[in-house]
Amino acid sequence: MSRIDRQFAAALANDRKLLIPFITAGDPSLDSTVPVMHALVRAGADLIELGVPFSDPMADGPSIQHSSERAIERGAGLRFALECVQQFRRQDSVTPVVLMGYLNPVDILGAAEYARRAVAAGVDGTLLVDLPDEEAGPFRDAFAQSGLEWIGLVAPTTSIGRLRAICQHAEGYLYYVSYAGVTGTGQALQNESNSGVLARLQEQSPVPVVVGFGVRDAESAKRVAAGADGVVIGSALVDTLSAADDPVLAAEAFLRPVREALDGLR
Ligand SMILES: O=P(O)(O)OC[C@@H](O)[C@@H](O)c1c[nH]c2ccccc12
Repeated sequence: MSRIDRQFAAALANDRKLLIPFITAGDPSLDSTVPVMHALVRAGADLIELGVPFSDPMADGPSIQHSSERAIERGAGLRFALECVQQFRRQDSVTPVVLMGYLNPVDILGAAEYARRAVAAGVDGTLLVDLPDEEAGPFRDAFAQSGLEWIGLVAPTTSIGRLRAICQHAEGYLYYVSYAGVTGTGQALQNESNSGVLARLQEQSPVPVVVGFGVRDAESAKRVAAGADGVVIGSALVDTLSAADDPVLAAEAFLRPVREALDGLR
């Protein structure tokens, strides 16, 4: 059983909704990333999505775009993200970490070499935002060779045929994007038609289904998690950290009430 499967099975067996914070590696500072990851775990994160800073993050709204730009200015990229995970693993061998990013940096290294390095650093899975399922075969195979999990992404516009294909390959968890658009700009699951898609996904998916895009706080997390296995929170956390004097304290203070709200659903 993989680290993600183990962690999620234990949570869901306890009726615990999955809480997945996203942060950009290297923002708000290079030094804060690993301490913030530990702080998020203390506040109740079940998995951490670590964003690999990328110069052209086309699925991201202003918050994460700017966060990515700031991190790149500090010199952060794929190499730095891997170093963070390696350092995180010295103190935490339980909490899964997924690298979230775009194809280009992985492609430059080569999928097999990337997967080897990622697993050696202690990364559990990877989500490549701009790699369509139809073209992902060789990447999935290379990842599988190293034991790096393939995290699939489904949007409201995904056809039922593609949804089935994505579900076939899904490992770890399936990420449902709550609206068509970019991160941090909309409101999650306001639209009724979404709940139908989510129910269908739950039926098809061999792994837990989590919802991201537009979850900002305890209230929205609770609403969204009611119909899913868990939630992802990115932009609101990234903004909070970048405005904070002490990002470690701010990370904990941000996530704790969200954890409590989700636990209140039990
Ligand atoms: O920022 P939001 O609206 O809270 O959504 C989560 C999201 O940030 C995170 O999972 C993510 C960051 N970059 C992405 C690119 C595509 C899909 C998802 C992501």
